[in-house]
Amino acid sequence: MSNIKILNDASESLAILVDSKGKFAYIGDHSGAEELMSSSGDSEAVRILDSNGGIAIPGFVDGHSHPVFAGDRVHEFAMKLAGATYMEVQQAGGGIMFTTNKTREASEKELRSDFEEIAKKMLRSGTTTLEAKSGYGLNVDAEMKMLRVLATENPSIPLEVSATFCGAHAVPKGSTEAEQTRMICDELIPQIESEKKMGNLTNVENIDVFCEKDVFEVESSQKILKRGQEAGMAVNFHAEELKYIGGVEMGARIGARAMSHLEEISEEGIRLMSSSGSVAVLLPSTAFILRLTPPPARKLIGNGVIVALGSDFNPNAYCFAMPMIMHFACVTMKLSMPEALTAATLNSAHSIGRGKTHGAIAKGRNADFVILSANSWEHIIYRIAAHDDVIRHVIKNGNVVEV
Ligand SMILES: N=CN[C@@H](CCC(=O)O)C(=O)O
Ligand SMILES: [Zn+2]
Repeated sequence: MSNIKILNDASESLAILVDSKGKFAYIGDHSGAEELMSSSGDSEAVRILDSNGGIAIPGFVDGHSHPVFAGDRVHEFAMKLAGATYMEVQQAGGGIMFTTNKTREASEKELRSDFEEIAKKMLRSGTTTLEAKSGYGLNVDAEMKMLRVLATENPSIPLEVSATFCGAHAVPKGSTEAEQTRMICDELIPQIESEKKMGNLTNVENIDVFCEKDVFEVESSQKILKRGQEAGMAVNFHAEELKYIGGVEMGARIGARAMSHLEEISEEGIRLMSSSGSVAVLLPSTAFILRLTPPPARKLIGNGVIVALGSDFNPNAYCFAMPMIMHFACVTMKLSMPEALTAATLNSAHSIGRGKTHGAIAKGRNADFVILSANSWEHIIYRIAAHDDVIRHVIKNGNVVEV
């Protein structure tokens, strides 16, 4: 993670060519680029972007977000500042249930238009690929509505979304953990399966559960995750955030692709994540806002666990900017800047099954990159909340994003 390859240490600047499929075709000196362009015989119009001495880094891959919701929870922020814990707010009817009620009331059109606004802001802050969860519907109609919003292909907002079904985000009022588990396994997942058979919701790639004491315990979490696996989804879930309950041990056993949070992970959990290759998606803004002891990032890295980063953008932790997330990760979790960049690009790409195609500037990969205007790439992390000044261009699939 610390071994970032700088492609041109020499004084000569670099040329990057992208092919018509939006993949990196060439990265090297200018004469080689010119030769390739004149010999390729490609009659398509060529657009040349002069980065004016800028620095290219891979586009950020946000490994964990909840970007579709209605309303806000600014009043709860005040309660938390006054000392209430996340679970106290939730148990008083706030938290996820508050947002669920608002999201159920909102129309699909309203949710879509809000999501598009957020997606534009994410792109402007350098995120080119996003893991994004449902989970503020918690019944069949509202969960399907959220998934349809996440499935929208909108060429004017070229943010690539790997959607995650998170119907087990909370147990709604009037229902029990067992009833919600049954509804998810017997009604919701079959509905997703049948939509997929019809060619819809094709980007619903992952299954998630808020595996937490007094939310979904390990046994029901496992049931839901395994049912999701049967439906072809990769396991990517919330584990050991507030209390240790053995979620990681279960996740490693069933072959989870990724687990998030991990503030309370056990020594055995670290060992199992390392041997199973499951990605640890760390969420520094959440630990910061909830004043939790951050997860043991150094121990995870030291034990060979693949560490990724996510914004966890949601109404509890309202931050979608990956530069800010990397800054938090460096300061509160003791990552170095190269480690934070790797975690926010290549490793988070791996956490959503895109580790071979996204997350790095390399021939054949998706040409998703960000051009910075600074005298070294580290400025994107160093300057707090100033990424707007540092980011000059965002490029997704080879196209300069204009949003
Ligand atoms: N912990 C569970 N889910 C979210 C919070 C969602 C919410 O509070 O609305 C998280 O990852 O932090
Ligand atoms: Zn989350």
